[in-house]
Amino acid sequence: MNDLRQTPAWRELGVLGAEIGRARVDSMFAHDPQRAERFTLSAAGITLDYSKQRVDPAVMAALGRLAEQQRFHDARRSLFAGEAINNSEGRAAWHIALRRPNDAPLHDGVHEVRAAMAEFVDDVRRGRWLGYTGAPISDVVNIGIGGSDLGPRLVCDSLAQLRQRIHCHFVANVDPADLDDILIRMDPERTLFIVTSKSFGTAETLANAEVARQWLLDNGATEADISKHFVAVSTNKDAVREFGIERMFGFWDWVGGRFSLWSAVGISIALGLGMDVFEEMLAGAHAMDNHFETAPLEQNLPATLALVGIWNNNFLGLPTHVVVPYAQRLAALPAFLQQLEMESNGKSVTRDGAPTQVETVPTVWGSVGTNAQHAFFQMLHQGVLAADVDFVLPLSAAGSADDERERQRVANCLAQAEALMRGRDTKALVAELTAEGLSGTALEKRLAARRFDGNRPSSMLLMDRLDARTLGALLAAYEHKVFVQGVVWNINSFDQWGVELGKTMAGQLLGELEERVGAVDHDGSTDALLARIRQGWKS
Ligand SMILES: O=P(O)(O)OC[C@H]1O[C@H](O)[C@H](O)[C@@H](O)[C@@H]1O
Repeated sequence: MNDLRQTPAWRELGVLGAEIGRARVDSMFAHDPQRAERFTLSAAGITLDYSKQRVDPAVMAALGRLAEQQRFHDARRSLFAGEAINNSEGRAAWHIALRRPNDAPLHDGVHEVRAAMAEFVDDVRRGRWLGYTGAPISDVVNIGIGGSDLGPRLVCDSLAQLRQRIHCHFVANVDPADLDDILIRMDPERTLFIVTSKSFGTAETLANAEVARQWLLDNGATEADISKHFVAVSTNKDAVREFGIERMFGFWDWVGGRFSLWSAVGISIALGLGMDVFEEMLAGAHAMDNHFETAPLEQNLPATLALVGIWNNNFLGLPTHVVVPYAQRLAALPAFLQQLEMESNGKSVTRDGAPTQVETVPTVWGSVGTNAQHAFFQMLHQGVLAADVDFVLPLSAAGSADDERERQRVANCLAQAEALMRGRDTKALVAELTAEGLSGTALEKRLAARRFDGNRPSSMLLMDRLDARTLGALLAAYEHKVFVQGVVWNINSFDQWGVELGKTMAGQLLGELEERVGAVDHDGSTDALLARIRQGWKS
């Protein structure tokens, strides 16, 4: 059936959504002393407390029936079996195979690449891999964008306390400022560039890599020295060779860019933090995979994250999902999840090519706590557009509990989640305003401005600690969340055709700006902008 809205499970949830829309979560807690426990799940060092969501047992059971109806179990089996679930490209999406332990049977080459990575990382970290003047490497610069950037960048930031000797830097943007600001701080004799690109055809990455190569040559290296300072991570051997890079760490077309952190794309993590840290991260992800593969739906943490998201988006009409990590080192998590969720599930046709008829991915955004409280939390508490929030709270992060700031970090996170749910008691507020001497219309006006209804849903994701294993588990949980949502919406989460058109058009416009190609028939706005830009460049 193409129209999901007409299916029994969807209709049932529609009715429940209309009913529960009027219920308050704080009174659900009052009526059910077991509520917190009932709606808390733990797996692989992650605890998900979704008891502040506007759900009850009937809703969760109906969401389970929706997943069953959409053949969740078959889809999960296909994911783990490495079947070609990316149907528009005829490929598997087999990132789970990358995090199986070394002693498990691994798919073609996974073992070999991991061993080659370990050897290379060891050489660089022990100072056996030398730059063109015989100096050991002190800095690694990953040049890549999207999936070839966001994952390793997030992990290197998150575990920065483990860094020894080698510093990792990340360049993604084609804006010269990104690479230039890093090069200015680098010593060419000691810098290793990792050009990371699944396709090895991404314009931004290749342009930055060219500039980096020229920078080395301008600073005393010869063409023969380039191989000491450049390695590549890619699936495209020929393009890497053509670019002139000898050493390449491969991966496979069955690894999607935004799911590639677990492949050699994560080599900067291993270089900066150690191969053991990289492997710990794989082990954490593998533990979450095992949980996701075997746990029944109602105890399945990633599936629950997914279904609660669907409930908020499709049945409670909350079109925006906010992620707020309460740990400075996780500041890059919202950007990582934006690609993971919105590139995967930002689709409007089903796997069979029909319009979806229902909302798919919500807008995903966020920023780090406590900073976000002083920026956009006003909207979360009192704005017209209500959002669904994931609070991500590592129990121990950078500081020790003896540090008062560390206690503030935790207290603030809990306070925001509680405030969103409870709001402000109107009677107490009236008493407060009366005590301030207000009455009549003045009191009414002030009351209206300060009113704080609450009943805004959030989930708390506790991480036992901010380490490689738990981070691996967290990211794998979000990957599986995205997968389950794609299954329910019956969309392909593993392609991204929508990004192609802009790339082609940028190629044409670049040609026009460089006066290599003739102008095509643009719209009036683009023509006028081109004229202004040309004018600006001349003056
Ligand atoms: O790794 P690359 O082939 O260079 O691709 C880098 C990124 O760009 C593409 O446009 C895709 O939208 C992303 O999914 C991908 O991660």
